Amino acid sequence: MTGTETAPDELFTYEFFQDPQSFQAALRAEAPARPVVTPNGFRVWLVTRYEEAKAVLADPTVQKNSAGMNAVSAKNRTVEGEGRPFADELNQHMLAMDPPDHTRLRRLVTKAFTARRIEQMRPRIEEITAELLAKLTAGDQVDLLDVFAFPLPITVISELLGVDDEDREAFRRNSNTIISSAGPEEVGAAGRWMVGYFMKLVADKRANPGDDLLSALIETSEDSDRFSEQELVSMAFLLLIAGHETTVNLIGNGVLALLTNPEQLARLKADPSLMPGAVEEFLRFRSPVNMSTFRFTTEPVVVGDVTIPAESLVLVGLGSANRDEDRFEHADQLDITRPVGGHLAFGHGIHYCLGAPLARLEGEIAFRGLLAAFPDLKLAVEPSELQWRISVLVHGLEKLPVIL
Ligand code: HEM
Repeated sequence: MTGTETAPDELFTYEFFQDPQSFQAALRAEAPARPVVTPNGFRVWLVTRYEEAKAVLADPTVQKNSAGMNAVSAKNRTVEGEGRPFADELNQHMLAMDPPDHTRLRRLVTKAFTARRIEQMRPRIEEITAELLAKLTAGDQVDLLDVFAFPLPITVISELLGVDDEDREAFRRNSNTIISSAGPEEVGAAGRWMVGYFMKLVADKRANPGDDLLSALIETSEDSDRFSEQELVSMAFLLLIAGHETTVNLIGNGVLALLTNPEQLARLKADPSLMPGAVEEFLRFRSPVNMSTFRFTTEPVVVGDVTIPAESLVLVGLGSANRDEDRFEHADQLDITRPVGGHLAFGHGIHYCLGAPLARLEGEIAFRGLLAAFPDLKLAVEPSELQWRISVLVHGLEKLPVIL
């Protein structure tokens, strides 16, 4: 396990994905940022320490717009060919924009995605949780991701957007492919499937509006400003991917953290009022989004004693920053009572997670429901047998076998 002496194209090995925390600790010890090569062949600067991560996320010269991103990506490609073709129709969303475009879209979506709409979801999230748990039997061995951690957030985000039940499995497959390190053909095909689906969905909602978020987004307007068709398709795509690929890992990683720290589990069971803080600690301890989405520099950026050149791709190590000992004491220990404010699991700056309140609400309801229904929950395998997904962005398990 080495840091800068690892060649840039040797960091993202199978071993890295199985234990990113240890690799990232070595990287932090050596430099606040270093070049790496992603599994699909892009040269990227990876920022690893907390203060520097936060500064880069707030730096307006470090940008995300898709035109700039395409140009800088082309310059930083290490392999021949097209790179990773991605449906342009899905790129008109705010996570691929800078101000003022980002500001405009974020303002519009915030008008529809209100705190009230989320709080109104509480009884429904409790109901979905109870329904999922009612199908399970104490003493059985199950993959908790499959029976609980995945279906809960996907049902919530699908209902929120107005996506039908029968389409959810196809969504899971295609969205998994998009964020995996699969080849360009596979990722391209999954992207095209998404575009087709969302174009039809937006057309359906336009014709028959419901009380779902997508219908609200179609209706939203401000000073005669509205979402364009492509912006709607991209926004729906962004919300669905974000709702799919993140909260599942908050639940999975959080359960694993508790089952491998029995004294913390006992404290939480004894005092459920610790739950909101525990959820924050799970987010910090095993951040579901290990690295931010890609950014690029428009000027040289000074990161501690390192300068990232202009026109470089950048990844911010959110999971790494959240284990930085300079910011969090005993960062490698799970402590559900620590004052955990300031973790970067939801990002920082203008792209701070729009869905954070929803994710927190889902997390709290899920953990509370699960621990109440199955107080003897335990791992069915040794922790060392668990496999982590091969994904640069997301840190989540392939399966979580437990005995209920
Ligand atoms: C535990 C669950 C979640 C985690 C850890 C998470 C994490 C993040 C992170 C780290 C970012 C910033 C990425 C970057 O700057 O590169 C982000 C942005 C975003 N997230 Fe989440 N997220 C979660 C759940 C959700 C949910 C449930 C939704 C939607 C319902 C959502 C919607 C979004 C959106 C729309 C953005 C882009 C915001 C912008 O560009 O202004 N997220 N999320």
